[in-house]
Amino acid sequence: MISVRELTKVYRQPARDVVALDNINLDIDDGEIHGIIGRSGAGKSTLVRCLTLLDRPTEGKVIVGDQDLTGVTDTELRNARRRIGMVFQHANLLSSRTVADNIAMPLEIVKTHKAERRARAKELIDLVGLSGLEDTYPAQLSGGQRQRVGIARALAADPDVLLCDEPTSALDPATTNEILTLIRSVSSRLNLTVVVITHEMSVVKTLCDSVSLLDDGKILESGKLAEVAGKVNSRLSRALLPLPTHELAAADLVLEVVGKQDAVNVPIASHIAEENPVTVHITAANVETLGDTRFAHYLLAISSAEQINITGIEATLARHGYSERARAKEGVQV
Ligand SMILES: Nc1ncnc2c1ncn2[C@@H]1O[C@H](COP(=O)(O)OP(=O)(O)OP(=O)(O)O)[C@@H](O)[C@H]1O
Repeated sequence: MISVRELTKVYRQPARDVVALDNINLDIDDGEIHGIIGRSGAGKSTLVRCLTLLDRPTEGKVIVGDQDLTGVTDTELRNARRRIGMVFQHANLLSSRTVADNIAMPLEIVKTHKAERRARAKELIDLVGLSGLEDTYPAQLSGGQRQRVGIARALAADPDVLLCDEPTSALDPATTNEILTLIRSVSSRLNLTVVVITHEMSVVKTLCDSVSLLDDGKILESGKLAEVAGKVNSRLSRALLPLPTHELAAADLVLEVVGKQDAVNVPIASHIAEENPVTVHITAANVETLGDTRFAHYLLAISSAEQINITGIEATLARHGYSERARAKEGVQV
């Protein structure tokens, strides 16, 4: 549905050029929810602007459906943009208009008949869970309700793509979950392709099928959630499966290991101790499901009266479906 090819954006400054996006390649399938995560200054806002051609890329292509947005006329671009609904951090509603009129605004711009606008707004109000609030004004709504109106407005022109720029950054955790659940449900009901820009990994975990890590204008890692989480030593995997804060382990060897699916049910610490002359303590653990895949991430403190045979321990890990993520000596934080 969305293909980004060798997208580069350079801002020419008097003192120096700023390369905000550097050769970005991205493929997002129909109906997929893709998260783009990155810290401040990574290039997220620039990418949003370039995806909608609000900012012209310096180089590269943005293909939505079968249309290359970088190669169309202004009129074609205006039409193409209607197929992309936008949701922002703040819903930015017009305070003088009711919920129904805010939602219908994109239809007003394309001169849809009033009765049709009203009917479409009503349909969307029900879809986003605001039934009965059509004649309410934004000031009477909570932040979460306002964002629901923002989502309904983004859906008014029946887009194929929903582009969400930090959609929950201004909301509390409970409301965040409600809004993410809503985005997920409208995506599956309407077969919408969704791109979510965020700096919060919890948003990616709750909402996304796949994720890209944007850093310094480059996509460093990208893939389905379960795939990237399973890659040992990848930055996304570390962020997706974080260990809780832990004390430094007083041990001869500290191992960080990751297992998935059936391996999660394996008592790996016991197996290491049974199959090797060592004692094993689990110092920190995180077991969770990403996509449809269960993961176990453990920090193991291993001690022995003898010289530790790491090859033997690695063989035990491999036999039971675990990969070693990192190894540290006593007193080293991993
Ligand atoms: N109009 C502009 N002119 C010059 N430089 C810009 C412009 N817009 C963005 N930049 C630069 O491009 C880089 C990426 O900025 P961008 O705003 O896309 O990052 P971001 O990931 O969205 O950050 P944040 O999360 O803080 O909004 C930064 O170095 C920024 O200073």
